[in-house]
Amino acid sequence: MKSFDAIFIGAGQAGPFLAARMAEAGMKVALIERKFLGGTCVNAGCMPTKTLVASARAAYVARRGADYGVQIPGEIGIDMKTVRNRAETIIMNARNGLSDWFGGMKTMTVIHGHARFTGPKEVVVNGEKLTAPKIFLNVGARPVIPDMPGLADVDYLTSTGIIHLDSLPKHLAIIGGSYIGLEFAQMYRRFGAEVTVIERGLKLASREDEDISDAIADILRSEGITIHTDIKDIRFAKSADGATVTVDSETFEASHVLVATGRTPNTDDLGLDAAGVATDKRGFITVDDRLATNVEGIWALGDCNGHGAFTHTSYNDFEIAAANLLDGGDRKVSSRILAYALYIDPPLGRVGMTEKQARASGRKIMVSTRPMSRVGRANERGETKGFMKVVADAETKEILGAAILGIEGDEVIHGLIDAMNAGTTYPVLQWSVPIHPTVSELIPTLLGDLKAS
Ligand SMILES: Cc1cc2nc3c(=O)[nH]c(=O)nc-3n(C[C@H](O)[C@H](O)[C@H](O)COP(=O)(O)OP(=O)(O)OC[C@H]3O[C@@H](n4cnc5c(N)ncnc54)[C@H](O)[C@@H]3O)c2cc1C
Ligand SMILES: NC(=O)c1ccc[n+]([C@@H]2O[C@H](COP(=O)([O-])OP(=O)(O)OC[C@H]3O[C@@H](n4cnc5c(N)ncnc54)[C@H](O)[C@@H]3O)[C@@H](O)[C@H]2O)c1
Repeated sequence: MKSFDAIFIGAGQAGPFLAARMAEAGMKVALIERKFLGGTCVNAGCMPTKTLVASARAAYVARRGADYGVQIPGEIGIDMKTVRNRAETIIMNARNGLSDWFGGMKTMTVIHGHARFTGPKEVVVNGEKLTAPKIFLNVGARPVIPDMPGLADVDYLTSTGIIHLDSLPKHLAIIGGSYIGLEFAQMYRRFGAEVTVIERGLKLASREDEDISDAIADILRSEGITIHTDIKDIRFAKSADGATVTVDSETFEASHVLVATGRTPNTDDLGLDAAGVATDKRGFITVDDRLATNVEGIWALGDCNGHGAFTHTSYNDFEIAAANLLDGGDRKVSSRILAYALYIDPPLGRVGMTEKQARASGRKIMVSTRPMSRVGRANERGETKGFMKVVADAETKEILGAAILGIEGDEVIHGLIDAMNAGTTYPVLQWSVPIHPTVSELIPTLLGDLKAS
């Protein structure tokens, strides 16, 4: 049996950074990864998809060139091989960068293989037993494949496979209308495919307020994407060119089907029973506010603990664990103010509560909205879709949450993220002097328009 100071299972967006901190401090650590260093974000998530979104935006801007007085003769063509190669280059650069970094650490052993517990402090990988007083689980999640009539007979894609497509689908049917479904829907529409999104919920991006969901649907429909919501019955049958898809009473032919119906944690084949580590009924590892599991000496970080489903929440789990275990800190998951973005174009930047959540919390709230058509910078750029919204507590003047659906919304939201993390009340922010002409310059105006609601 090989002994280490710490074992890390899964090399996603949390464990490797903690492993590196420990190795730099001279501790002997094992980092076990069954697939690729960097996990989902690097190899099948954020990095390749945002690279593809950038290609899709280039196509969109090129097609709109004439609106800006830029003449591009002929039809705008898409070379899907180059599109795919850009994404794969980004993946390989990041993956190799991590490999070089870890390779240079004397006390870190990187092991490629699937790890399973055989006891509370004992792990088996590639037939070899390892032990350590501290074990960190950073095993992430994978796409859920729902049990839908005929789906198993069809060559469907998930977010992992579609990244490597090097030809254009004639008609892409997307099951699920949330982050993954919507980002790929707009991207493939811009590449030139016909796209249909099928969502069983009442609205797209159903975690958002209804006005945001409706505006997202308007943006996507304006580009020619077909959207079906509130769908009760989805069926598939294999056809000569792909699949015949039946959506309630309507039928259409899809050359490709993308399943984007959520992700499930990689905890079913980890031997958690042998270690006695508890999970909830969906398989997420149960952790306390400092990310410790019910078994002493075992922590769970990232998507597998169900407290976040983003790269920055996984990385924040690393920061929490590092602060508490290495730096004498006392940081908690419950102090985190959730923020995220949906990378359609224009993007949605979000922080804190939705209006719906703020209302449900029983507070007296104030709300302010402003269409992007009343933002000078958006008009100058010729991109006025979307709107911004902020929600505040009428009594404490705290900013409770915000949504910026509009150009640079993923960046503009950071002014509000920073203010909320600093505990700044909205009247203070109203006195900031922003730069003209930006989208952010309208934030003080937006706050000045807050009204009891
Ligand atoms: C298409 C897509 C786009 C996304 N876009 C964004 C975005 O724009 N912004 C954002 O913030 N988030 C985005 N996400 C989410 C983000 O990728 C994840 O939240 C993040 O990668 C989670 O990191 P993690 O550290 O929890 O786990 P992961 O990155 O999933 O890493 C877990 C690792 O553990 C390994 N593993 C699992 N089980 C074992 C085992 N038993 N033994 C050894 N190794 C094991 C896996 O192979 C994997 O490498 C996206 C996700 C997808 C799918
Ligand atoms: N921009 C980002 O940060 C980003 C981008 C992509 C993915 N992600 C992460 O990846 C995770 C997975 O994303 P996702 O979009 O697959 O999952 P999700 O859980 O956000 O959404 C799944 C959607 O599919 C719908 N759905 C579920 N079963 C269905 C069925 N049988 N038929 C029709 N619709 C069905 C749900 O109602 C929901 O709208 C997210 O949790 C997210 O955090 C983040």
